[in-house]
Amino acid sequence: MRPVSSTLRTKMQRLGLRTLRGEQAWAERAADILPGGVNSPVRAWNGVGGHPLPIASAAGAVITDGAGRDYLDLVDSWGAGIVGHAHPAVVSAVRAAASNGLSFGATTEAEVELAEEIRDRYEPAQKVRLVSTGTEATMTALRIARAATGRDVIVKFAGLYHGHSDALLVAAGSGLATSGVPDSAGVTKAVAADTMVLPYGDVDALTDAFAEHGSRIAAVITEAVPANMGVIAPPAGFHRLISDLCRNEGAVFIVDEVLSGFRAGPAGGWGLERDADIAAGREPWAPDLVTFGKVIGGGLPVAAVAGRADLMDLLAPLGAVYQAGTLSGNPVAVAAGLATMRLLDDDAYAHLTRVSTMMRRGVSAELASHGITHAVGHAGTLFSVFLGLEEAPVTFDDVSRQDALAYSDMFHSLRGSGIALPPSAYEAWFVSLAHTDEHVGKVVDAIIAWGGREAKQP
Ligand SMILES: Cc1ncc(COP(=O)(O)O)c(C=O)c1O
Ligand SMILES: N[C@H](C=O)CCC(=O)O
Repeated sequence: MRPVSSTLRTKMQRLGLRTLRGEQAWAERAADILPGGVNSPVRAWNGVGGHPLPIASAAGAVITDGAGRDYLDLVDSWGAGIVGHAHPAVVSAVRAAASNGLSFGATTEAEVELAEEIRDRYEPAQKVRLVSTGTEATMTALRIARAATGRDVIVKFAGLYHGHSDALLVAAGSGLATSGVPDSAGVTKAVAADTMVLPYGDVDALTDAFAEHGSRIAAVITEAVPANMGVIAPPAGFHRLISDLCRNEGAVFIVDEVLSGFRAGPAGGWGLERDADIAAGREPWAPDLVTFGKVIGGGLPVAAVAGRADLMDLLAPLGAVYQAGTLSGNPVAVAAGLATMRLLDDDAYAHLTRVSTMMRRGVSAELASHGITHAVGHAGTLFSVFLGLEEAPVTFDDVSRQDALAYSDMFHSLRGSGIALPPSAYEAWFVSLAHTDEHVGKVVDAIIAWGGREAKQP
């Protein structure tokens, strides 16, 4: 297959600079008050060029910008919008909860119900602490692991993202990978020194790290399905190896399911492997601690750290690990999460599986028919497209060889066709219960339009 042409690159650079007047005016107003014009970096479109208009509303699979233009949404609030935007059952649950009071700073029955719902679907979540963001969840998981082991070192994998706490902003994915600056400024050398970074999927590097430093390692943290450098299928046996090494050396295995939890499949990325293990007659491995976010809040700020009861009981007020939050378990947010989870039955996962499979296969077939070199990374219902790669990547170095400029061109072309792709080649594409076969057809047609146009270039 041919790589994307240099003519296309030039065209892309032009496109990156091209901004409509209304968009420019909006970008200037926003940037005057919000750093970079945004409240989270990937929203700034630095990975694809140009400036987005603010979003005015969203319903089902469609998101509408301030100029009234509709886009088929493949971002879905970065995975949180799994049932589709403004689902009537979720909106009505939120209305009902809000009319009973917005926040009490005290425990509610719904918080307990949401925690039970999580445990019922994900057995290793024996106990659950609700927080407001994935960042808090992973940060708390590290604190529990360090308290439990009396050790300092955390192992993470290059290109994986676990939120923006200091210890985890080292060799990170998502917006940091997009910007090409994977280590954040402002993290002290001392904190960074306690984070050991290894290449994802590298069995030798992991085994050597434990052989050399095992007695200093408090925890290994990984995404159940890496999805913040594009979607990476975990290599067979890699998680079991981490689990075995952690158990043998007395370290804690933290599985981050903030993005993949109840999204990659009914029991997240872990559930996919559990099912495969059971089918193969193997005893499934289990995380010691697990973090959730996104789906469990249904679009409002709810996240969780969960796991083995003995570890979770180290949290205050039972134990000496302090963690707290004024708005933790907020009743309105919890209502959105509960209503969302209750929509996620077997039929829902069958739908998500069918639509996501049709979409990744349809897009790949069209790219192939235009002779465009690409690979598709996927695990369960999660997927993303890597342009310029011959095979699905595993490490951050593999991913870095993708053609991000070609992605930008595809992004803008599809935008012109009324489709909102993630504004970075390093993010997953998300579908929801509101996405239909017709929507898949629309995306495939848009790829045809883009690939066709590109193919006509000299
Ligand atoms: C795997 C993973 N962990 C943690 C986070 C952090 O979550 P939040 O943005 O809610 O802080 C994210 C996404 O942002 C994520 O994808
Ligand atoms: N990749 C991130 C989360 O999964 C994107 C969300 C954000 O950082 O704004």
